[in-house]
Amino acid sequence: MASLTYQDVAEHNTKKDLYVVIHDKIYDITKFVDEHPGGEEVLLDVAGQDATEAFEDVGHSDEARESLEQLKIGTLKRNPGDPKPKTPAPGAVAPQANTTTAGFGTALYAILLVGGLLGYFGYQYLQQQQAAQSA
Ligand code: HEM
Repeated sequence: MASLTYQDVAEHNTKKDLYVVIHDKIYDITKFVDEHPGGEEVLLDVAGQDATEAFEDVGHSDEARESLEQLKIGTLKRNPGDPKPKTPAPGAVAPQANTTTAGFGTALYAILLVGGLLGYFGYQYLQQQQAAQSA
Protein backbone atom coordinates (compact mmCIF):
# COMPACT_ATOMS: atom_id res chain seq x y z
CA MET A 1 0.00 0.00 0.00
CA ALA A 2 1.39 3.34 -1.08
CA SER A 3 2.40 6.05 1.33
CA LEU A 4 1.91 9.45 -0.30
CA THR A 5 2.31 13.02 0.89
CA TYR A 6 -0.25 15.82 0.55
CA GLN A 7 1.82 17.15 -2.33
CA ASP A 8 1.51 13.80 -4.17
CA VAL A 9 -2.24 13.65 -3.60
CA ALA A 10 -2.71 17.26 -4.73
CA GLU A 11 -1.45 16.31 -8.19
CA HIS A 12 -4.47 14.05 -8.71
CA ASN A 13 -7.11 16.73 -8.81
CA THR A 14 -8.92 16.26 -12.12
CA LYS A 15 -12.00 14.24 -13.02
CA LYS A 16 -9.83 11.78 -14.97
CA ASP A 17 -7.37 11.35 -12.13
CA LEU A 18 -8.93 11.99 -8.74
CA TYR A 19 -7.55 11.26 -5.27
CA VAL A 20 -8.93 12.40 -1.93
CA VAL A 21 -7.77 12.04 1.68
CA ILE A 22 -10.30 10.88 4.28
CA HIS A 23 -9.11 10.19 7.84
CA ASP A 24 -5.49 10.06 6.65
CA LYS A 25 -6.22 7.33 4.10
CA ILE A 26 -5.90 7.98 0.39
CA TYR A 27 -8.67 6.99 -2.02
CA ASP A 28 -8.58 6.87 -5.82
CA ILE A 29 -12.16 7.85 -6.62
CA THR A 30 -11.62 8.38 -10.38
CA LYS A 31 -13.91 5.48 -11.31
CA PHE A 32 -16.42 6.34 -8.61
CA VAL A 33 -17.10 9.96 -9.60
CA ASP A 34 -19.84 9.08 -12.10
CA GLU A 35 -21.46 6.60 -9.68
CA HIS A 36 -21.57 8.88 -6.64
CA PRO A 37 -25.21 9.34 -5.51
CA GLY A 38 -24.28 12.80 -4.23
CA GLY A 39 -23.10 13.87 -7.69
CA GLU A 40 -19.68 14.55 -9.20
CA GLU A 41 -19.60 18.24 -8.35
CA VAL A 42 -18.99 17.73 -4.62
CA LEU A 43 -16.20 15.25 -5.30
CA LEU A 44 -14.49 17.58 -7.76
CA ASP A 45 -14.65 20.28 -5.09
CA VAL A 46 -12.38 18.23 -2.83
CA ALA A 47 -10.20 16.71 -5.58
CA GLY A 48 -6.62 16.25 -4.42
CA GLN A 49 -7.51 17.53 -0.94
CA ASP A 50 -8.55 16.39 2.52
CA ALA A 51 -12.24 15.48 2.14
CA THR A 52 -12.70 14.19 5.70
CA GLU A 53 -14.92 17.04 6.83
CA ALA A 54 -17.05 17.07 3.66
CA PHE A 55 -17.49 13.29 3.85
CA GLU A 56 -18.40 13.25 7.55
CA ASP A 57 -20.70 16.28 7.35
CA VAL A 58 -23.01 14.41 4.99
CA GLY A 59 -23.38 11.52 7.44
CA HIS A 60 -22.66 8.83 4.88
CA SER A 61 -24.11 5.36 5.49
CA ASP A 62 -22.14 2.23 6.41
CA GLU A 63 -22.62 1.16 2.81
CA ALA A 64 -20.88 4.32 1.65
CA ARG A 65 -18.02 3.58 4.05
CA GLU A 66 -17.71 0.09 2.60
CA SER A 67 -17.41 1.36 -0.96
CA LEU A 68 -14.79 3.74 0.36
CA GLU A 69 -12.81 0.76 1.64
CA GLN A 70 -12.62 -0.66 -1.91
CA LEU A 71 -11.21 2.58 -3.28
CA LYS A 72 -8.36 2.81 -0.77
CA ILE A 73 -4.91 2.97 -2.35
CA GLY A 74 -2.69 4.09 0.50
CA THR A 75 -2.07 6.10 3.61
CA LEU A 76 -1.08 9.71 4.00
CA LYS A 77 2.47 10.57 4.94
CA ARG A 78 2.13 13.77 6.90
CA ASN A 79 4.97 16.26 6.56
CA PRO A 80 5.63 19.11 8.96
CA GLY A 81 3.63 22.13 7.80
CA ASP A 82 0.91 20.06 6.10
CA PRO A 83 -2.70 21.05 6.79
CA LYS A 84 -3.95 19.55 10.04
CA PRO A 85 -6.67 16.88 9.92
CA LYS A 86 -10.05 18.58 9.88
CA THR A 87 -11.65 16.20 12.38
CA PRO A 88 -10.11 14.69 15.51
CA ALA A 89 -8.62 11.21 15.37
CA PRO A 90 -11.02 8.34 16.20
CA GLY A 91 -11.43 8.05 19.96
CA ALA A 92 -11.02 11.79 20.50
CA VAL A 93 -13.90 14.07 21.47
CA ALA A 94 -16.75 13.90 18.96
CA PRO A 95 -16.90 16.74 16.44
CA GLN A 96 -19.38 19.56 17.08
CA ALA A 97 -21.85 18.49 14.37
CA ASN A 98 -22.27 15.04 15.93
CA THR A 99 -22.81 16.47 19.39
CA THR A 100 -25.71 18.55 18.11
CA THR A 101 -27.33 15.56 16.46
CA ALA A 102 -26.84 13.43 19.57
CA GLY A 103 -28.32 16.19 21.72
CA PHE A 104 -31.35 16.41 19.50
CA GLY A 105 -31.83 12.63 19.60
CA THR A 106 -31.68 12.60 23.38
CA ALA A 107 -34.12 15.52 23.63
CA LEU A 108 -36.53 13.68 21.36
CA TYR A 109 -36.43 10.60 23.59
CA ALA A 110 -36.99 12.77 26.65
CA ILE A 111 -40.03 14.41 25.06
CA LEU A 112 -41.47 11.04 24.06
CA LEU A 113 -40.88 9.67 27.55
CA VAL A 114 -42.47 12.65 29.29
CA GLY A 115 -45.41 12.55 26.85
CA GLY A 116 -45.89 8.84 27.52
CA LEU A 117 -45.78 9.30 31.29
CA LEU A 118 -48.23 12.21 31.17
CA GLY A 119 -50.61 10.14 29.06
CA TYR A 120 -50.33 7.17 31.39
CA PHE A 121 -50.88 9.09 34.63
CA GLY A 122 -53.56 11.26 33.04
CA TYR A 123 -55.45 8.13 32.09
CA GLN A 124 -55.07 6.66 35.58
CA TYR A 125 -56.34 9.91 37.08
CA LEU A 126 -59.41 9.96 34.85
CA GLN A 127 -60.17 6.35 35.70
CA GLN A 128 -60.02 7.19 39.40
CA GLN A 129 -62.25 10.21 38.93
CA GLN A 130 -64.80 8.09 37.13
CA ALA A 131 -64.62 5.37 39.75
CA ALA A 132 -65.11 8.01 42.48
CA GLN A 133 -68.14 9.45 40.68
CA SER A 134 -69.88 6.13 40.14
CA ALA A 135 -69.26 5.06 43.75
C1 HEM B 1 -15.00 9.87 -1.62
C2 HEM B 1 -15.73 8.95 -1.15
C3 HEM B 1 -17.23 8.98 -1.13
C4 HEM B 1 -18.03 7.87 -1.23
C5 HEM B 1 -17.56 6.42 -1.34
C6 HEM B 1 -19.40 8.33 -1.18
C7 HEM B 1 -20.48 7.50 -1.26
C8 HEM B 1 -21.80 7.91 -1.20
C9 HEM B 1 -22.94 7.05 -1.17
C10 HEM B 1 -22.90 5.52 -1.28
C11 HEM B 1 -24.05 7.82 -1.06
C12 HEM B 1 -25.51 7.35 -0.98
C13 HEM B 1 -26.07 7.60 0.40
C14 HEM B 1 -25.35 6.81 1.46
O1 HEM B 1 -25.20 5.58 1.31
O2 HEM B 1 -24.90 7.43 2.45
C15 HEM B 1 -23.59 9.19 -1.02
C16 HEM B 1 -24.43 10.28 -0.92
C17 HEM B 1 -24.02 11.59 -0.84
N1 HEM B 1 -22.70 12.02 -0.83
FE1 HEM B 1 -21.08 10.88 -0.95
N2 HEM B 1 -19.43 9.69 -1.04
C18 HEM B 1 -18.12 10.12 -1.00
C19 HEM B 1 -17.69 11.42 -0.85
C20 HEM B 1 -18.50 12.51 -0.72
C21 HEM B 1 -18.03 13.86 -0.50
C22 HEM B 1 -16.56 14.28 -0.37
C23 HEM B 1 -19.12 14.65 -0.45
C24 HEM B 1 -19.02 16.12 -0.24
C25 HEM B 1 -19.94 16.91 0.17
C26 HEM B 1 -20.31 13.81 -0.62
C27 HEM B 1 -21.62 14.22 -0.65
C28 HEM B 1 -22.72 13.40 -0.72
C29 HEM B 1 -24.09 13.87 -0.68
C30 HEM B 1 -24.55 15.33 -0.59
C31 HEM B 1 -24.90 12.73 -0.74
C32 HEM B 1 -26.42 12.70 -0.64
C33 HEM B 1 -27.06 12.53 -1.97
C34 HEM B 1 -28.56 12.43 -1.83
O3 HEM B 1 -29.05 11.77 -0.87
O4 HEM B 1 -29.24 12.99 -2.68
N3 HEM B 1 -19.88 12.50 -0.78
N4 HEM B 1 -22.23 9.22 -1.09
